[in-house]
Amino acid sequence: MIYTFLGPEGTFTEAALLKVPGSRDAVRIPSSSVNEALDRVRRGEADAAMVPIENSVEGGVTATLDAISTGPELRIVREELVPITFVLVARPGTSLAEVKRVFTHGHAWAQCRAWAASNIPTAEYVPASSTAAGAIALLEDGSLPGDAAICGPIVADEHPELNVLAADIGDNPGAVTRFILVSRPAGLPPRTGADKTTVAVPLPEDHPGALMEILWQFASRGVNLSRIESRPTGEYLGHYFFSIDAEGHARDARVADALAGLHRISPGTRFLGSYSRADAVEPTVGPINADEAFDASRAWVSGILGD
Ligand SMILES: O=C(O)C(=O)C[C@]1(C(=O)O)C=C[C@@H](O)C=C1
Repeated sequence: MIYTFLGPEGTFTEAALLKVPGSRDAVRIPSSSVNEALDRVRRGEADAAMVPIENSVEGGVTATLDAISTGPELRIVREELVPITFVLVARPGTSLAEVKRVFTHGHAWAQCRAWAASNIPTAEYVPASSTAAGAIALLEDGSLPGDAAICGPIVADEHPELNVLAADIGDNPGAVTRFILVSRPAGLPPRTGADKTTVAVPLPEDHPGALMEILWQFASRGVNLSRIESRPTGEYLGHYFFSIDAEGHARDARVADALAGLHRISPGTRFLGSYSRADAVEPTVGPINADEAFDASRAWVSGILGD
């Protein structure tokens, strides 16, 4: 098995990948962006890619939401949750009071904004492709006195040549990021009873109630949603798709029925996978939305038709 992940070594994404059974003994190729990781899977250079999709503070990772919803089809086969804590690091010689620039990933900066405003108010944020890439930039030629980085504690542990200027600097102590493992389309992971299904649904022709029609496909079958976000398709101003996580597996009759309904109202709907939930929480399904109720209703209609 060949895995790729948003690298370099030391990112939270690598920590998520290392939670996958067998991944420690497998080949793990770092990618410098979410797009590169997913393209490696599309080209067959890797079997699966671990990428961030959602943070409890900052919300959806738009690079991932967009990249899995367009281009050659991919499937989410697994999710992992990683608690997020941040440290501020710098090369010896730079103290907290001397920090002028902070290199880090945009999501990390957003999660430390209040801490930065109180403790390093004049520091300039410099975007990096990941938290670990920001820290490693400090070790390269061209790094200046006053440069610092926000990264995970693991990066500081692995690079003793960097000093930790401040620890636990995240504004929300309970921050968690959700990561997805993405493969080329193949058979669905088995239904566990605590599953999630992800779809990308283009908003049907602009008319009143279009979003309600999408939501109704789930609501009328008792399918709870755990995430819904709108993203521009990029085609023209005002054209959006909805990225949706629903509770349940495509092999649950209520979910399959909802998917069929979505396809009727928005034929461009893209199925992005059914996979077990990292928190193993099972949904509450009322009797009218249980598989047996769907089986019985189909049998009843077949009887009417004399099939
Ligand atoms: O930069 C990293 O370490 C990542 O794994 C990316 C990422 C993200 O995209 O949200 C992951 C978790 C943190 O919330 C900050 C950055």
